[in-house]
This record gives sequence, structure tokens and C-alpha cells, in this order.
Amino acid sequence: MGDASRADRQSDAVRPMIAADKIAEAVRGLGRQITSDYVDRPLTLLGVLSGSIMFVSDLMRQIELPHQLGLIQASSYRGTATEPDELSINDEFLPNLADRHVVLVDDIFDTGNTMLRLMHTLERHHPASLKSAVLLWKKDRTRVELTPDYHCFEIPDAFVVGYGLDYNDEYRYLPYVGVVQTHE
Ligand SMILES: O=P(O)(O)OC[C@H]1O[C@H](OP(=O)(O)OP(=O)(O)O)[C@H](O)[C@@H]1O
Ligand code: HPA
Repeated sequence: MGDASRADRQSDAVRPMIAADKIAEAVRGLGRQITSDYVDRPLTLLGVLSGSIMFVSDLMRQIELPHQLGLIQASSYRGTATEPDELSINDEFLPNLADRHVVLVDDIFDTGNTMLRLMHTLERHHPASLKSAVLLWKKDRTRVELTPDYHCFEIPDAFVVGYGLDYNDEYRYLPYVGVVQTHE
């Protein structure tokens, strides 16, 4: 009860962009695609903390193949920043990726800096193959020579929250994606 009223209060400040049922439908589609692409291959999904937690846990349940889960942390948008700062990567929890087919799973591909750096870091672990899957792609903001291998939605250049994405560590719990209305 307390949680519901908190969610209602806070979501007043968020303009919905992608509804929860649309996200679920897109995640089901991506799960089907990965299922058909990785038949008979040892698959590891590698979730990028913290933003990917909802996406990776929903995606796992839509992949009808045995697979492993690993986690890696990458962080560059700190506090109330909507532009990236220095990227730090923590690969302490990484499982053995040698000879595994790895799909790196993140909530959003914005400038692309995080994904590019993670791909370089992971190549050093000798996976059999390495691809990226993101829920959201801000195509017009991409600043690197890389595009996501799989994506669910292309979105315009707006700072979005919900379904794992945060603004100042808030809003990750929202089941939909929306644009945060910041109060000046
Ligand atoms: O394409 P880019 O411009 O690099 O931005 C994308 C990255 O930024 C966010 O992570 P953040 O640094 O906010 O950490 P978090 O996942 O813990 O929120 C998001 O989860 C991506 O990992
Ligand atoms: O639009 C965004 N929202 C939340 N986190 C982000 N990290 C990069 N872009 C975004």
C-alpha cells in the first residue's frame, strides 16, 4: 500500500514514453530472436549493472535455451548528471567467458561510450563471440563507431527513466519508460 502511493506520487513527475506491455512484447521478440540465433551454442548473458537489472531478468525468461548469467558494472552518469563523466568499470564478478558466446545486455545505448569500452574490456576475456543487446537506442546521440547488435526501441534524445534507468538513483523501479520532468 505504501509502495503504491509512493509510485503514484513520484510518477507524476515522469511523462510515460513506452508502456510496460509494449516493453514486455519487445522483450519477448528479442528473446525469440536470441533463441533462434544461439541454438547449440554455449550462451552467456552479461548484464551491465545497475541499469540492466529488469531488462536482463525479463530477457532471461524469454530465451528458450540453457544459458549462464554474468554481471559487470559500468558507471558514468553520476547523481543528477545527464551528460557522461569518467567511466568506471568493475569486472570483479565476471564469470569465465573463454569460449562462451556472450551477449552484453544493457538498458540503453546513448553516446555508446559505455558499450564500446565494455566490448574492448571483454574481448580480453576471449569469448567465442561478443554481441550487444539494449532495450533503448538513442541513435541520434551515438558518438562512437559502433551500433548495438540487438535493440528493442529507438528513442529520441530525451533523458529517460524507469525499467531500470535512473535519474539521481531514483525511478529505477517504474515498470515503464518515461521522460523525467525536472523542476528548475
Ligand atoms: O551510451 P552511454 O552514453 O555510455 O550511456 C549508457 C550507459 O549509461 C547508463 O549507465 P550509468 O553510468 O548511469 O550507470 P547505472 O547503470 O548504474 O545507472 C546506462 O545504464 C548505460 O550503461
Ligand atoms: O537517458 C538516460 N536515462 C538514464 N540513464 C542514462 N544513461 C545514459 N542515458 C540515460
